[in-house]
Amino acid sequence: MFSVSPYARLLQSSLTPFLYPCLDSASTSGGISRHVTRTLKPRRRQIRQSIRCQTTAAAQAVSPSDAAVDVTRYDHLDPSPPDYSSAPFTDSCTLTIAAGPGGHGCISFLREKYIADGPPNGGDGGTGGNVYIQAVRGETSLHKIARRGTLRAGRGKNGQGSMRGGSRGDDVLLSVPVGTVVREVWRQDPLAEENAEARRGKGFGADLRRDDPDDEAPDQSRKWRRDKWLLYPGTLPKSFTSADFPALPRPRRSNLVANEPDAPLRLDLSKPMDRPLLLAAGAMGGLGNPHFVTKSIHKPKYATKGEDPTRIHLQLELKLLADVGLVGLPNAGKSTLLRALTNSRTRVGDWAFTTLAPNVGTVVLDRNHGRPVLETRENWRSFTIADIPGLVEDAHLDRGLGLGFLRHVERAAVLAFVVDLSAGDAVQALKALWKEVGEYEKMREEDVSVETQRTKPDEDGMVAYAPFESSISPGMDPEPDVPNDGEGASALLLDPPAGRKLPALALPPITSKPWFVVATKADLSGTQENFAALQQYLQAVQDGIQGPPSGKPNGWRKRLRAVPVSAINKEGVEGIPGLVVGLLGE
Ligand SMILES: Nc1nc2c(ncn2[C@@H]2O[C@H](COP(=O)(O)OP(=O)(O)OP(=O)(O)O)[C@@H](O)[C@H]2O)c(=O)[nH]1
Ligand SMILES: [Mg+2]
Repeated sequence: MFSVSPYARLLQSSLTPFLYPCLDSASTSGGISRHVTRTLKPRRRQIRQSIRCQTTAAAQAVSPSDAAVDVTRYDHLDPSPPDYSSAPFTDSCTLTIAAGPGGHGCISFLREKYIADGPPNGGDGGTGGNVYIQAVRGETSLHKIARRGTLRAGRGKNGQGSMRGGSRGDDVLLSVPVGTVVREVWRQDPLAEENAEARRGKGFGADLRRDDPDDEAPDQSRKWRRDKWLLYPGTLPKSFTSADFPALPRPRRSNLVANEPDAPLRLDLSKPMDRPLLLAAGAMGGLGNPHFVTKSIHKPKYATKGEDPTRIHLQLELKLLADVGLVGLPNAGKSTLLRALTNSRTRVGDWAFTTLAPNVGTVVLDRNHGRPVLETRENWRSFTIADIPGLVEDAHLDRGLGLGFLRHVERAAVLAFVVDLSAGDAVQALKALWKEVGEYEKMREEDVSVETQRTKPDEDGMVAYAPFESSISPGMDPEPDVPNDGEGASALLLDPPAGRKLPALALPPITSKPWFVVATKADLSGTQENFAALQQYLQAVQDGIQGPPSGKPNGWRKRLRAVPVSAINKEGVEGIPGLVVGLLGE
């Protein structure tokens, strides 16, 4: 009779079996209580061994279902689990960027042989580093950025004696994958805040007004402010009377601010950028003490501190850019199809939601497993296919993995609906998929209108911060960092303000995109009738006898095709590249 040990009871009543399944399995085999007092080192070995055992067990558990498939024959399609790529993937994240603060000005006096008490010669502080963004090829995920939290540019160095200015802070570059949409959540701009305060009659504006000789009001604000002024070592603020302390100089902004896109930032980086785009210019450095020499004060013992930098909290969202998007129910065979068409090592499994993150594969047209070279009108050498997690019915009500992944195919030029011929009525499956796509489109439209409302300037006009907007004459492109290649720039402003020549973002409605159906698992018996019904339905839609499955009257219905394939045998897939290239040229 197996008696439950106290340790096994502890395991059952705690989270331990969940955290350390190996201990749990060991406890069921008995005798674990003897090892409770073991040191951690042997325990680690035990965990490792147990994980190895579980992996083998999992592999064995899977093998009966694989038995139907000759693994050696389909080794490209069904590699052993260690072959599966497990690249981390994140498609949306938030990040705070902070430009570099300015270096402080220097308080220094010339000291040379025979010049014991020379004039002031403190250098100015260096400007802080800038934050740039660049969409680059090769990156496919935002996971590295998601870990960053805050991305800070370097601080400008302090000024030094002998009029040596501080060196600039280091710039930082935020490399994002092509297809990233950047939106500003909030912005902290100390200078804009100070300007706003000045407009309300406080801060430096008050100082300037009181500089007016006609103004008889006592100059209360000619005071030492800890956040603004640096004093000569050993000097106490109280040793300065208001008479010999200057007015606070007007805050300065780097000229580079003119190159920043307007706030709030809304960038759609849909093409690789050959030059980085400035997001936040570094803050200006403080002024050295020579700036404060006046007729009455020859040796000022103060300098200003560097300005505080702008901080912007951004939301980044990645929309993968593929030419073809695969849309299908879970387990329909999308990943298998991607593997049959491309060299992708996407995971395939006989259960729903095998794919949890989008995968992109490239179909090379002229050297793809002996397929004939295709005569393409626009000289395409290759196109890309995106495989996303399966959609379930009512995904828009957050069932399954939801509709979020559709964002990765919303920009695809062609949609391929993958339906499983062996899993019930293919026409119903197609209609269900289109319903979810329609719901996604509705959500997208709502999102855009909410965005537009949000970016409207506030009623009182206090929020809008426009760096030197008025100084740019209409027609001049104020953003030399945005290469404009005629058809569309690499970086597009979603909501370009009036006077800026930026191309509008082209996001056609999903329902008007060319689409076709890939009917998979055609190798299984009893699927012919299902396919015939599907073809009949598509013909009826094409002829206008039936409405498009999207339910939208302007839905695309020119050349509706259903391609029967057995992706697992790589049969029937040869026709797909040609079909896609034809549709891409639409
Ligand atoms: N007989 C047959 N089986 C197939 C075919 N295509 C895929 N399968 C099998 O169907 C199962 C599901 O395939 P997946 O490619 O993982 O399906 P998926 O649509 O990517 O599934 P999710 O990622 O979960 O949405 C696997 O067991 C495949 O081996 C086919 O053409 N014929
Ligand atoms: Mg899959």
